[in-house]
Amino acid sequence: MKTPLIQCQQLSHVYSGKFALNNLNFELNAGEPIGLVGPNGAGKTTLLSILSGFLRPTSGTVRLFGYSPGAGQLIGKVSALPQDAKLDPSFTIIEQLVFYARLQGLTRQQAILEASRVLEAVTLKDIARNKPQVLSHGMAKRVAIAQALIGKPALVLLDEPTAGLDPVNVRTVRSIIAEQSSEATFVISSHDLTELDRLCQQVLLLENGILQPEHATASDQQLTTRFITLQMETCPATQVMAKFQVLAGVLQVTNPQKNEFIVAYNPDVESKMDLQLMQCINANDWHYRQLSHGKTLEEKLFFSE
Ligand SMILES: Nc1ncnc2c1ncn2[C@@H]1O[C@H](COP(=O)(O)OP(=O)(O)OP(=O)(O)O)[C@@H](O)[C@H]1O
Repeated sequence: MKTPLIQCQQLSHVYSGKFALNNLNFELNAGEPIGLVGPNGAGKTTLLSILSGFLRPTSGTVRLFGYSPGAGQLIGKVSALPQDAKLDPSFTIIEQLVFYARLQGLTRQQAILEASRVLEAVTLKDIARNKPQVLSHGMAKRVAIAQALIGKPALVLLDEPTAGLDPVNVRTVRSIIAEQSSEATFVISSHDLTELDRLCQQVLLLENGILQPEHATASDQQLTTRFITLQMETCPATQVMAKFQVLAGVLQVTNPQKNEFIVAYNPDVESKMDLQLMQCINANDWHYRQLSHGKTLEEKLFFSE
């Protein structure tokens, strides 16, 4: 049987008598990036710190590739970008990356090649010989991601990799993760559900240290029902719902927020559903902004039954 990438059993962590993680049980396999979401204080950083081996759990077991976090067997296999990764101001970027590569046992020559490779991966080769002071916040984050990619780890843990970045840097970091995810499995904590929606097939939702049931993976209902989410320009919601509701194969129409509609329909009409909706929108002279298949991650996590 294949060893799971991450396995947590009855995992709890307590700070000063208060549960930060409360009896977590889950298994994750290697593959597409995995999202970790939850409100402030939900326990995301605590969980990532335990997986990284920075923090020992109060109770329960954790295994990465079958080993305890921090075990020698995991050196070079697992890497982490902490929320507040800091670079040393006295050394150039390349010197610091070479240093980290050397810590993984590479020769000086191999370490220089590896440091250049990871800087190239985050499109920052040009600043290799600069000290961290010249880096913008977004560039510093990319260097930290480069550091996490040293040695081609199979599992990369990223705590809020895009927090505080401007939209251009958010896009850049997202595309770095998407590009690198054929080489490694990423676990990404974030408050940005749109970002996780784009990157992740699987999402873990933590609330008050408790892992919530998996709304984000296919449920029985999703096997018998398909969904389309439509973002419309300003439109008469009651009329839109009434007209969508009578289209062939439509099971239910909801209007969770202004100008957003979720159409639940029978999979048998899948090939015709987009066209029917477009024709209906056109015939009524309404306008849409975006049509996407499925529900948004926000809907799946917080509003599914
Ligand atoms: N070193 C610590 N000492 C005491 N309590 C802590 C410590 N670190 C975290 N906590 C508490 O544990 C709980 C979980 O915190 P954690 O930082 O893991 O949450 P988070 O989901 O990462 O939050 P955020 O989204 O705000 O980063 C919170 O109630 C927090 O106050």
